[in-house]
Amino acid sequence: MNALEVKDLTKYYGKSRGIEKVNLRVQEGEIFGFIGPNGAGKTTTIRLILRLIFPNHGTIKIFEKDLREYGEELRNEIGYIPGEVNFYPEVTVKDFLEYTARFYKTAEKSYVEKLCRNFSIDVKKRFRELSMGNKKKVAIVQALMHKPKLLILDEPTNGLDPLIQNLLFEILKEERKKGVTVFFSSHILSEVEKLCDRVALIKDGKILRTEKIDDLMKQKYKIVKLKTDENPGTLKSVLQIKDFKSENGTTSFIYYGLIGDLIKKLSGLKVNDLWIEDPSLEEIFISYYKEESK
Ligand SMILES: Nc1ncnc2c1ncn2[C@@H]1O[C@H](COP(=O)(O)OP(=O)(O)OP(=O)(O)O)[C@@H](O)[C@H]1O
Repeated sequence: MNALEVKDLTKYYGKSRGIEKVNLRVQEGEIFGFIGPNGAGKTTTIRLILRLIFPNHGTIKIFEKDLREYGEELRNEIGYIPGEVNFYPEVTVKDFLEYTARFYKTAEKSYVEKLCRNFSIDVKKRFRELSMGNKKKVAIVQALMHKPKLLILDEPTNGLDPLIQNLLFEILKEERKKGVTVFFSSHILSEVEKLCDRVALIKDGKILRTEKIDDLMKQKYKIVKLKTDENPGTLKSVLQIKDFKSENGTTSFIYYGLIGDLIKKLSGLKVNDLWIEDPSLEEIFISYYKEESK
């Protein structure tokens, strides 16, 4: 079943573009990354899914139900962790969580208490007394308290120290084991790489592509570095190569093609040392963005 299906979703803020014809399909139980640079349209898409703003065009279905028609019912199925957390400074965590729990049929007091214990949250504190990371932890409890089936996170690791980040990732993995679907926006590629099954790349309000992380990482190209006393320039004419650099006996380039062909060609040279690496997810993205803006 699709946990989330977005079709031709378009949002303009007056004349300025938010997103255009965004299409997404997230399967139940997936951790799905939504990746893009600043201003790409991630938050706009998330706000539309949360019904905080409304589209000019297009549809959103959650668990196969149209959000326009079943918005109220679907609210209970969704948990949301915002990028920036702002609470009333004078309110205590306890009062806040009790208040929020009233909006959900499935938020049980004992579960909220358990979550607070897991996160070592001091519920007696007022928000003005909490650090950014601790506020974020409260936001995570708020998002999980009603045991939602779809978790939506907008740049969730903003302002979190590595310990709390890890805790959040562990929680997301636990939630996934329970069958929860996670939709997760980010521009930090390493965290997406660690966690997500698939990713969609968004830029200038449009989806560039949607890929499995494994497929992205299996991209055809390799980063090659070698040391040779001979002239490596001949490689340029026989191999599909980009960014060729050769200095002081060290040569590096990006190679597109079959690895067997590369090895055959290299065997014609007296190679003293050799490194062949997969590109990082970051390098893959940069090359996609470059390709698309040609
Ligand atoms: N309230 C608004 N009024 C006018 N334009 C807006 C508004 N909110 C967003 N935009 C515009 O919509 C586009 C998409 O912005 P959005 O915040 O969705 O991007 P984002 O991918 O979440 O970026 P970031 O990573 O910087 O948060 C941008 O061009 C932005 O300037």
